[in-house]
Parts: sequence; structure tokens; C-alpha cells
Amino acid sequence: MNAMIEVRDLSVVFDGFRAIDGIDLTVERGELRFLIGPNGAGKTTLIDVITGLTRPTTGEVVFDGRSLTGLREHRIVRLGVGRTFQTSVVFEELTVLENLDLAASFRQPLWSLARRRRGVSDAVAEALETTELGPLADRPAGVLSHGQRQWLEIGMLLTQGPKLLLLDEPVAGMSKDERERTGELLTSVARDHTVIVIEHDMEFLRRYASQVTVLHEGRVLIEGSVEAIRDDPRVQEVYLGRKPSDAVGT
Ligand SMILES: Nc1ncnc2c1ncn2[C@@H]1O[C@H](COP(=O)(O)OP(=O)(O)OP(=O)(O)O)[C@@H](O)[C@H]1O
Repeated sequence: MNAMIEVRDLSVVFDGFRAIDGIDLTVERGELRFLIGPNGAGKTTLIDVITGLTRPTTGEVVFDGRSLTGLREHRIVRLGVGRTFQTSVVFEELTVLENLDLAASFRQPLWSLARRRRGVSDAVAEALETTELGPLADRPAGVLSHGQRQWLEIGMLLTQGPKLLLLDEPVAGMSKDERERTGELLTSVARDHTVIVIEHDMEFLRRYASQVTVLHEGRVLIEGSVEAIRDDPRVQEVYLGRKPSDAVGT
């Protein structure tokens, strides 16, 4: 079986309101999948269900062949699901290295902590290399630019050895150069992880996405290549008031 994540007939009802309304979604191992959709489409709620933050009303999520039904958030993290939030979770007074080290220790047994104090663990060294934050390792995270901070958060997830990364609008508020660097980082991370990215930046999508799932009103509207979704009249319609070229880039 090659699916990393299978969402089956998932619904989430908040006080009678169907935020997710019967979603089926399969993301294969090693995919870099983009999730888009207008405000309120259910993107964040879907990620909340996968990570155990929100309980589904019906349906289930199967991760790496195992049902996540009933599991608490920390169990799901330990199974290999990592997530970033729209708000930052780095400790500003700690250095880049210390933030990575702390994140890495989260999944480690105690005996390995004592051993690691003598040097930088492999996971931390790898995260520094992948994110290219090595030259900033001893700087406090508080002095990082917005983009560098996002890369640190991705690095912190990587130290925990996730199989699946869920990233919520990673390029929001970034400069053009930072966006480009983030695109390269995601492409590189996706070489040995499965990655699901919620992203509104259509130019970014056009450059870095291959498979895209469009959500609308809690359902999957369409799934396909950037070109296929760009040309689909249903997608043009849900981005009402915008030319299709604005909605998904040309
Ligand atoms: N805890 C909650 N209680 C009630 N309604 C909620 C709750 N969380 C989300 N919703 C509603 O569910 C719908 C889907 O929200 P969600 O945040 O998943 O959408 P989204 O696609 O991520 O939107 P955006 O792009 O604006 O972040 C929205 O109408 C939202 O108001």
C-alpha cells in the first residue's frame, strides 16, 4: 500500500454547521500536495482533524496504514505527523540551534538526551543543513527574518523525523526571495517526506505545485495538476469575482 494518508468520508459539524462535508482524500507516499480553496473551505479544519486537534463527526483518517481515530495529538506526532501553524512557535530568546535541539528532544528517549549534550545530534545537523540555517545556528531566534523563522519551524519539525509534514500557509508575508527559497526547501523536503501544504499564493502554486486539491464548502471540488484546476470552470466560479488567471496563475 502506497498511501501515506487516506481521509475517508470525513465530516466535521460545529454546532450544526458542516465545516467538512464528506471528504475523501488520498495522498501517496512522497507526494508534495497543495490544498487550496476560498476562505472557509475547510482546509485548516481538515489539517486539525489529521493532527488530532479536532475530532471528526463521522469518517476516519488512516495514516501510514493505521487509523488515527481516537488518538490524542501527542500520539499522532509520535507516529510521524508534524505540523506548522500560522502563528510562530519558536522561542525567541533561544538560539536557532537550541530551538532545533529542544524540538529534537521531544521524541527522544531520555538516555539519548545525555549523550546528545556532548554535541549536535544527527537530526539537528541535518535540519541545519536542509534549512541552510547553519550560519545562524548561534543567533537568537528573535533576530531572524520572517522567512528564516518559518524555515526554522520546518527544521524543528524535521528533527522529529516525521513521515508527513502539514504546512499552513508557509509563504504568507514572505518577500519574493524568501518565497523562492521556501519553494526550493519544500521541494527538497518532499524528496524524502510526504508534504501537504495549504497555500493561498497562486504564483507560488504555479511554480512549485504538481498535484492540487481544491476544497470548497467542506468538499473536494476537484483534484489535479495546476493546469487542470486552472482551466476548470468550477474553480473559476468559486473564486467568484476574480478572473481565473488571478485565481490560479497563468
Ligand atoms: N471551532 C469552530 N467552531 C465553529 N465553526 C468553525 C470552527 N472552526 C472552523 N469553523 C468554521 O468552519 C469553516 C471552515 O473553516 P476553516 O478554518 O477550516 O477554513 P479554511 O479553508 O482554512 O479558511 P481560511 O482560508 O480562511 O483559513 C468556516 O466557516 C469556519 O468559520
